[in-house]
Amino acid sequence: MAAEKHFIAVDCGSSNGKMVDIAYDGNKIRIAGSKPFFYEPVTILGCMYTDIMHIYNQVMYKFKEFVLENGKGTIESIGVTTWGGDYGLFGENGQLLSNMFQHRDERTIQTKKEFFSLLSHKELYYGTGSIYFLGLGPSQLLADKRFSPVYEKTKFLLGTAGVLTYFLSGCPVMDDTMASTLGFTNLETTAYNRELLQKLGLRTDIFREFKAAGSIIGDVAPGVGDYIGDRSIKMVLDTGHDTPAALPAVSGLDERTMFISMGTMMLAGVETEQPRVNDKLFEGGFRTVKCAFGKYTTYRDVQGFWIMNQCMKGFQDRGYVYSFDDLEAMARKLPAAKCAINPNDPVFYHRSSDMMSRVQDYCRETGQYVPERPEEVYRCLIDSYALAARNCIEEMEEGLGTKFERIRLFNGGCQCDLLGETISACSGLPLESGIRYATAAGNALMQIYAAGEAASEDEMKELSGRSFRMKDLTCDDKDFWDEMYAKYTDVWEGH
Ligand SMILES: C[C@H](O)[C@H](O)[C@@H](O)C(=O)CO
Repeated sequence: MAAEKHFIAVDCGSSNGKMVDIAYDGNKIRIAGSKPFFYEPVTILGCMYTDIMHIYNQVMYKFKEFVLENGKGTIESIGVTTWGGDYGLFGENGQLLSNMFQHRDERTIQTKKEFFSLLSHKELYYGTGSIYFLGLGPSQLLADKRFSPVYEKTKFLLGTAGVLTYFLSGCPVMDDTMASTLGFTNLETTAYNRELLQKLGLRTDIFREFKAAGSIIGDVAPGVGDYIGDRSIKMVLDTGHDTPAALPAVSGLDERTMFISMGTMMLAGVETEQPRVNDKLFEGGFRTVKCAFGKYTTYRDVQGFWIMNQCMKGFQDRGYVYSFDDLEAMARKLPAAKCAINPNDPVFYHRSSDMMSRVQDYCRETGQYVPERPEEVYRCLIDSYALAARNCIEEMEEGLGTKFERIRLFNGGCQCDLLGETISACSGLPLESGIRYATAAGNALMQIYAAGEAASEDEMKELSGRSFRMKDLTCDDKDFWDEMYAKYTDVWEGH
């Protein structure tokens, strides 16, 4: 057997992250190690920030541990993938000028009206593929123009993955998937949409050209190399945005297969060869962003484990000490669909000191059974995610003019079979679950591609297909869920 090569994937979601060591033996890849780390947005005097310094430190600690464990000279390269929002503003000397705002920060509420007085929602959509939300790049930049003392001093802007890539390599570069998910680029020409940014009165001189992912940009910065104990590790410009990053690890995707990437956010969508934008998809709130290798994905952002993770804190505050596995086991014994929230109701977007109460309030206000115990809240959320997934399927089918035949569930949601089973039962579609670390695997596959060891995305998908096993979680309870879907979509509409 050929000696294994190691590739380190930095995979940061918006509320927790991990460094994953992926070993490649020339035929298959395997997860050789995973080091999770925790962080959360920091709220100070009403402003919400991304704690990028803490994230960077965690990356450095874990990176060093991997070098120590594997030995100097065994790690080929490192690449960074993050959630697809937020950016850092940098000054003349290349330093970060201020704390990075988090997309859930509320300052953009104040500039929303101004935003839409300058640009219509449809212009934004057809110009960038983006659906407006308070944390979208142009929306945040407009708020920065109004309120931030560093806006005028900014020399360049990097999306979150670009910020970490820069810190690790000294190279200020952003990949095209990151620029696209931030809502700054034109889908057709894949350049910054300067005309649209100018309409919003925004600066366009702070945008450096972005590059396609999949190339080596040099070695890690000397200071990084000295700290981790290996200066020879290469830095790859990886797929910055986490959802597109995962797709080269997922085989069998086509326009009849809906993918569901479940993490902090639940993203339900399709991978396509051409950008798919039309009025129906716009009305359904489906955005289209660039993926690697000239592909696209159209999907809806649904608040996913964000709500669950916030509720977990509520359980602890109330003195319950349960793991996710405990909750899943207890929730299985409960009747399905006793109550359900709409995960994308605006009340769940912003952080709450007590998300569990927010879920209960929503149920109370909509005349539903109010979940009291943690496992009841857990069950309510799993059922809610499944109903939201079905809603995506139905509305996306209309927008794309296609019928879905199967679902592929990947990332963190694979750890919860109840979730996959409920989505399948609720949608009436077969569901395969697998690749818990799909984003990290896709990130490492891009590094393998950059190293010249995979020649195309097809080869990357084949390699991943040989390496990971899928689980069939297909469940059939269509009549019951048809009734529940009709009931809850009505309840949600009325809220
Ligand atoms: C800002 C959101 O997290 C972004 O829209 C979403 O698409 C994402 O990147 C999820 O990881």
